Amino acid sequence: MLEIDDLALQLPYYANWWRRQWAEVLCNVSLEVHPGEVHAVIGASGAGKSLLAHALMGLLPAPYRQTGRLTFQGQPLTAARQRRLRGRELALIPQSLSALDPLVRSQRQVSWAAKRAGHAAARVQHTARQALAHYQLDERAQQAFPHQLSGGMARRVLTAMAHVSSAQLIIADEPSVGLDPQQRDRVLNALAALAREGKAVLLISHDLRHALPIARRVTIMRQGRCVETAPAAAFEGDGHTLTTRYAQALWRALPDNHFSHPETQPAPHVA
Ligand SMILES: Nc1ncnc2c1ncn2[C@@H]1O[C@H](COP(=O)(O)OP(=O)(O)OP(=O)(O)O)[C@@H](O)[C@H]1O
Ligand code: NI
Repeated sequence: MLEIDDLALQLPYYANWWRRQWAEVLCNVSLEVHPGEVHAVIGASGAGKSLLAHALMGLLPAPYRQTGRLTFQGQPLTAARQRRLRGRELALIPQSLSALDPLVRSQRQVSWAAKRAGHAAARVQHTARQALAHYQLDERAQQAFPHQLSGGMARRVLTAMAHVSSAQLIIADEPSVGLDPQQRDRVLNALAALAREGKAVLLISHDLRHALPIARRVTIMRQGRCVETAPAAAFEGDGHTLTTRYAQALWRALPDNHFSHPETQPAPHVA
């Protein structure tokens, strides 16, 4: 459904006020997301995950330099096509809560999303209410403005907006940050359900542990590059089938994995 082939991205910075230079923020990024799967992109803060999401949606602020090929449903994903498909075939659950319009109540924001996705005008409000209720946002939250919502509630409004779109590809940028475990599971399960319906889900997260239960494949990013793409099943045991030390280290560092690191091992107890 989505193929990213050797994507590179440069953004400007000013070494001096008069001289613009370009910093390479993504390089050599290649991965594929297939229908029916959740593909996780995992990386530390600053790895370039959100930039990748914005490049895929065509939401990068100009100026920028981009090379490589993006293909969606067998055709090149050009800027014009991104504009046309955004909010319809392509949906983003953005990391930043400021994506919500501060002057618009939750229910109306989701209604707009439903309208853009092509729902019949007479149905959009009903669709919005249902989607918000699905994410446990009650009538009061539905009538609230963004500043009256908690971070977790605002994130669920954004998720509901993606939910009502008829998108074939859903890019979820840290959709579960700031949610309590129950809400987090609900959002992750909703993404897994979308994949089961045959949609392609790109799940961006810094948390391998929470992505693994629903992901079929995992791409690890570091400093703007893809380090490794592996099946989720490779993250088991000591992770010996992972091909890079970085992916292994990331896996072994998870608190539940109880790997001892020689340098951090407690000194043997002397009786
Ligand atoms: N508009 C911009 N101009 C210049 N550099 C940027 C811009 N946006 C991001 N960067 C840089 O690109 C790198 C990747 O940023 P990005 O937001 O994609 O990281 P991320 O992986 O999403 O991190 P996080 O987990 O914190 O959200 C960072 O080093 C950041 O400083
Ligand atoms: Ni990010």
